[in-house]
Amino acid sequence: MGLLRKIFIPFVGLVLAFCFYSAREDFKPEMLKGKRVIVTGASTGIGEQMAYHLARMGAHVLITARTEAKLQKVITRCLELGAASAQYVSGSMEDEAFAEHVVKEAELVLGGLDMLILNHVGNSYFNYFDGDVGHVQKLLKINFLSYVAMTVSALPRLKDSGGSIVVVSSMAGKVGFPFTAPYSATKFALDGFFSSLRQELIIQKVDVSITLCILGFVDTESAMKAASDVVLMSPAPKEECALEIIKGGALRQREIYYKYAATKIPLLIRDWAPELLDYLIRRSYNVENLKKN
Ligand SMILES: NC(=O)C1=CN([C@@H]2O[C@H](COP(=O)(O)OP(=O)(O)OC[C@H]3O[C@@H](n4cnc5c(N)ncnc54)[C@H](OP(=O)(O)O)[C@@H]3O)[C@@H](O)[C@H]2O)C=CC1
Ligand SMILES: CC(C)CCC[C@@H](C)[C@H]1CC[C@H]2[C@@H]3C(=O)C=C4C[C@@H](O)CC[C@]4(C)[C@H]3CC[C@]12C
Repeated sequence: MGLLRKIFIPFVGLVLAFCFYSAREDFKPEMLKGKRVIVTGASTGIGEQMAYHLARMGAHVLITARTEAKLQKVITRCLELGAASAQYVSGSMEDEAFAEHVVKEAELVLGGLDMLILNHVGNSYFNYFDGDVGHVQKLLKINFLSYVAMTVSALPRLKDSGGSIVVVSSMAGKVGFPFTAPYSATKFALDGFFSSLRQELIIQKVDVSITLCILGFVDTESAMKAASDVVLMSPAPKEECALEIIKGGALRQREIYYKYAATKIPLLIRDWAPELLDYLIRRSYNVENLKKN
């Protein structure tokens, strides 16, 4: 019995783990060749980098954000990098009708849809919650409800193609970080909605995957400006982050963690020692440097 417990059971565990992981398909850039992809929030940051990766892989990209001039520049670069086609639609995701309009445009100009990458976020503050309920409501519209509206509009086309939905979230959508209360609420909402929807699609045997992306601190201009003085952790590169998101979507993974160890390990602590994790997070902040306004 002792031998069984000490050797046999761990051995079977190792064999099973090996089979499980080695059965996973490898990512190849060709997977995206000719695919029709929408990327939201692609005028800057991680979204912009995803558009460039997709262009290099030969995808048809349709990007969106509010600032037309920036979108035009991203489109020009995408065409230089080898996109099968590159187009944009500009407008605000605060407006539900706009979210639906983007999907209709994709149907019109691309003739269908293979991947919907939901990435945009509205501007927020990185500071103590100021009690502004209106701001929470506005952010929920932009960061959460528009994701739901786009998904509802896109599902019929994604069912046709056996496509994928990629939802860009954050560690702040799994754990409570200080100074991100309104933002964090919108990211937790995404986990609830899309994890539930994923279960329903599986029960109904609908071949549309949902990938939730749990990101740590990434070196985009907006994140650096807001948090680099306060957060004592070094940020990860946006180019690599963008590629990992696309890989996760193409491989139809349930969730991706970027960077892996820096996000996975705190989440392992979360369920067993939540107070310890809360403490470690507070320790990794330099509150003195918080903007006084
Ligand atoms: N950077 C980080 O440290 C982390 C980022 N993430 C997540 O990664 C994703 C990308 O973040 P990041 O690249 O840093 O963000 P950026 O601030 O660089 O980009 C945000 C994008 O959203 C667009 N946007 C803003 N407001 C609206 C609006 N009202 N309607 C439509 N589009 C809008 C912006 O363009 P425009 O202003 O022209 O509309 C821009 O294209 C987000 O989902 C974020 O939550 C998660 C964890 C950490
Ligand atoms: C537990 C630790 C090992 C991991 C720590 C990661 C921390 C530092 C990471 C995880 C999520 C990150 C925030 C985020 O998701 C998005 C934004 C929006 C941007 O406009 C301003 C910066 C902000 C608030 C990031 C700040 C840094 C956060 C809290």
